[in-house]
Amino acid sequence: MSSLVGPDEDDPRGKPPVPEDVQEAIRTLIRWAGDDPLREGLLDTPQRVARAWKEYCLGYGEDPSIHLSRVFEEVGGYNEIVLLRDIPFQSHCEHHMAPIIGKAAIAYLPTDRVVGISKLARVLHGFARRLQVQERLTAEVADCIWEHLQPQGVAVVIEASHSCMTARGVRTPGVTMTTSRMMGTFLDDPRSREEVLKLMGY
Ligand SMILES: Nc1nc2c(ncn2[C@@H]2O[C@H](COP(=O)(O)OP(=O)(O)OP(=O)(O)O)[C@@H](O)[C@H]2O)c(=O)[nH]1
Ligand SMILES: [Zn+2]
Repeated sequence: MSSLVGPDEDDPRGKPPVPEDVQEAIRTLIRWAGDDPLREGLLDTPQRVARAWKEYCLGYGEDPSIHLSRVFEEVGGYNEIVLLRDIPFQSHCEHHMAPIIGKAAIAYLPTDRVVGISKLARVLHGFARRLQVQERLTAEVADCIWEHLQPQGVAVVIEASHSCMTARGVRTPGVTMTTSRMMGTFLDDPRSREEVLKLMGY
């Protein structure tokens, strides 16, 4: 994807310019959809759409594991599950570039270190702000925590609605997809798995 660079001299708000080839691609899409990209209401749309897509895809510009680099080791001997649930997120499916809207539950069983709890949501957003399939998003979040925190267990459950199923194609509103990835003790020990799923509300 082309990048947005430098201040835009034509834009009084100083937003970075959108390369002409990116704008032209969006004009082509508007024409193909059946409208006239040169009518007044659509004149600025290519720039807006391009900037919106840069924002939806901010995750390409970051390594989500960076959020797990600051850890705390003084936790008073706490060695039970740490869980963040009902984390809302947005992503886009790589097949149709249509919105995926959902919530995630992320848990881990620490060994000797914990992270600031907001960091789990930051890792999720870092991977979600890309073109995704839900299975890969789930795996990437779990693998990242597993690798960088080296906990005893990781559990990630994601529930999401795919606009490519609700707004087009099979047009089935209200349907959600659930994916999960269990690692370490949550994979090996049925009681730990049961406990974490119960804490998550399943
Ligand atoms: N497994 C999985 N499938 C997804 C995800 N997001 C979208 N899809 C599916 O990707 C599939 C792409 O199928 P294709 O037959 O290539 O595309 P299509 O003709 O647009 O399919 P329809 O959506 O059925 O109209 C569809 O079944 C989508 O529902 C995802 O995150 N995971
Ligand atoms: Zn899709």
